[in-house]
Amino acid sequence: MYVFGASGHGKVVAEAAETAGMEVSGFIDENPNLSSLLDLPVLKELPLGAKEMVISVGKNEVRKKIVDRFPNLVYPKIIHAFSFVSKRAAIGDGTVILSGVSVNSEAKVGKHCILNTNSSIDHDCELGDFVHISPNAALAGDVAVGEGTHIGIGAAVIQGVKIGKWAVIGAGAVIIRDVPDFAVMVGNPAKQIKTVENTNTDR
Ligand SMILES: CC(=O)SCCNC(=O)CCNC(=O)[C@H](O)C(C)(C)COP(=O)(O)OP(=O)(O)OC[C@H]1O[C@@H](n2cnc3c(N)ncnc32)[C@H](O)[C@@H]1OP(=O)(O)O
Repeated sequence: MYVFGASGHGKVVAEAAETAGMEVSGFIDENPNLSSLLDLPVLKELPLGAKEMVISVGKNEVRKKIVDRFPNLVYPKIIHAFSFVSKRAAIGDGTVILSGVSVNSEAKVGKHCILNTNSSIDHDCELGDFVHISPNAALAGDVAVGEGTHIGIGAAVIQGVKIGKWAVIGAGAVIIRDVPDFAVMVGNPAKQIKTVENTNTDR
């Protein structure tokens, strides 16, 4: 399997895959100054015949574009050996679950999401595709998060809240009410400060 994106996040993803017993052949990255990362090669292009890839790019809209560029690859899910995923949770292809994460009973996580270090997704939550839950963010039970939304580091979301698509929840925000699509929210209790600039649904 190849890891697309030779970045800091790429290193964490590759090591998570290793804990799960997966073989990482190398990274794919167009950066001309990189030829290796960790002890693995960095290639400019996916080798002919390569079939499996995971995308290690933090920006949600960029992961979506990469999937559109390589629609026929197999995207395995990566689940760190030191995370807990309920056997009654559903996890989409290409999603990366890092160390210390909990995904509780009957939660549903879409495709190509990032559940970053020590984040917590409680029972019955539903996350769309391309969502990123940052380190130490916590979603209480029954929370819905729309496609492409980024929940910032250490944010907290109370039970039953619905967060729209392609929204951004700031670091440490406390979300106690529903959040519209494309909103940028900060503070405790969180307030909308602006809208994500590019509201093109292709992003
Ligand atoms: C392993 C990893 O590294 S995973 C990566 C994790 N990263 C994150 O979680 C990043 C989350 N990002 C943030 O919190 C950002 O500050 C954002 C997205 C909310 C806002 O970023 P920007 O759009 O660049 O806004 P900007 O920095 O101009 O701030 C706008 C205003 O909001 C305030 N603000 C920004 N972020 C926050 C926050 N998290 N909490 C409270 N206030 C905030 C700023 O102080 C500023 O206020 P002012 O106008 O009174 O000066």
